[in-house]
Amino acid sequence: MTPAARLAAAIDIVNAIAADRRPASEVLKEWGRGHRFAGSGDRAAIAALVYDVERRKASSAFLMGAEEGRALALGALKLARGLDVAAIAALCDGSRFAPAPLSEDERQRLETGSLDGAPAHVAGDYPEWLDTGLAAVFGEARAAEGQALAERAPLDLRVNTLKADPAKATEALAHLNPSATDWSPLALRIGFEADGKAHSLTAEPAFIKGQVEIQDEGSQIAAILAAPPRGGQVLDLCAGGGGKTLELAALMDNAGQLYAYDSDMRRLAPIHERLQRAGVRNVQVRTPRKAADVIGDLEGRMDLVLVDAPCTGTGTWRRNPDAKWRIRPGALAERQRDQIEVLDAAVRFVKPGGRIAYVTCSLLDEENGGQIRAFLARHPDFHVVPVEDTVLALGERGIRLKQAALVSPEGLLLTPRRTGTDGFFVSVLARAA
Ligand SMILES: C[S@@+](CC[C@H](N)C(=O)[O-])C[C@H]1O[C@@H](n2cnc3c(N)ncnc32)[C@H](O)[C@@H]1O
Repeated sequence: MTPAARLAAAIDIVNAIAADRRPASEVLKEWGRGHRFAGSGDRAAIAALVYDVERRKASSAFLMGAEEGRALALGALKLARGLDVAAIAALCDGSRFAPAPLSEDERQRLETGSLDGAPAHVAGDYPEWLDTGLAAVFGEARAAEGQALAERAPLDLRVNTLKADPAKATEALAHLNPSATDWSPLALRIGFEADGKAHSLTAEPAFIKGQVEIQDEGSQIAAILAAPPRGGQVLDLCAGGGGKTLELAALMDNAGQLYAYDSDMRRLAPIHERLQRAGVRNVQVRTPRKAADVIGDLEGRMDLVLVDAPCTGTGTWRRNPDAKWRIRPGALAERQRDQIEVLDAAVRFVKPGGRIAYVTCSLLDEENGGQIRAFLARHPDFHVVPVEDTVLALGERGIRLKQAALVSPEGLLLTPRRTGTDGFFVSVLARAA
């Protein structure tokens, strides 16, 4: 397919995403099934374009004065890809399979239009109803935070110290130019390709051998700050597919006992294969069984319970740019109820003097500091471990991290703008001894 035909396809797909309110990944898959002539290179380029359009929907609509797919795609070519009007016009030459030529109005907007005077939710490309919530956390910086969340995310890897060290993993992946990052000593970062296409890391021998895992640096930091004690008893209460379980096991050096539970057995399923690949030996997976209390025996015994809570995922918009336009107030209320339930459930497992590490990938106070304040009111035998103590798990880097992150009395918030990571909130709560 020509670049122009790919653009025309992306415009159709963006229109379909908006019409059906369905995830971009589903619509892209369906499009691929219906257009067998498109090769894998075409599909990857179209997907990258669609995601770039989704990143900048609000600002593109403002720039172009219209909301349909064509306007959004033209706006994104300028705002997300930095193309000038001549380059955009060359893609819209009206030939067979290409989008129609630019109108005079489109040409002018692309040439001289700007985001001057745009409200914060437009300049920051997030849904208007979240403006109050983001203003409460970031104040005047909310548009800039939104812009950073609208950028593409690099591919972050975590070196699995049970099988490799950063030098060995760097050597194995040298052809991808991995670089070290600012905070996590376990992280290797791989920049994106110029056209936004993803690397197929899962085909790399270093991945297949379990030397590296795909994990955003923010997520890596969250597990490090949870500080699982070597030789201790740890429960990962919302283990899901095991991203943080694997890291906790490595941080514990395969010693002590780590229990992995999730109320949804389908989410937990991939963990078995991942644990094997990573060479983890100190994890017991506890799969839920209808009414049976499969973790009842852990009551009052844990040094640490990690609550990697279900949340709106507002901190991960770089990786799921279409998700930000689908999120609804009802979903936020539902996640808040889940968070209360899982935080309260965690309490019974914590031994006196033990800790809960509460983590979300949300930026909203309702899911972060607000949940912690309400928790402390319900459970006065807990207190927040001060952030200056929590960051010591990262040594010298932790002191710098505290300066870069947004620190509140309840915990620490990482954001793409502040720390170059996905958005993550971490709060450590200690139980009276
Ligand atoms: C953010 S995800 C976990 C991601 C995972 N820890 C990782 O690092 O890959 C949140 C998980 O919480 C689980 N969950 C929701 N409510 C729960 C509950 N009451 N008890 C245990 N798990 C719960 C969900 O099924 C979901 O898998």
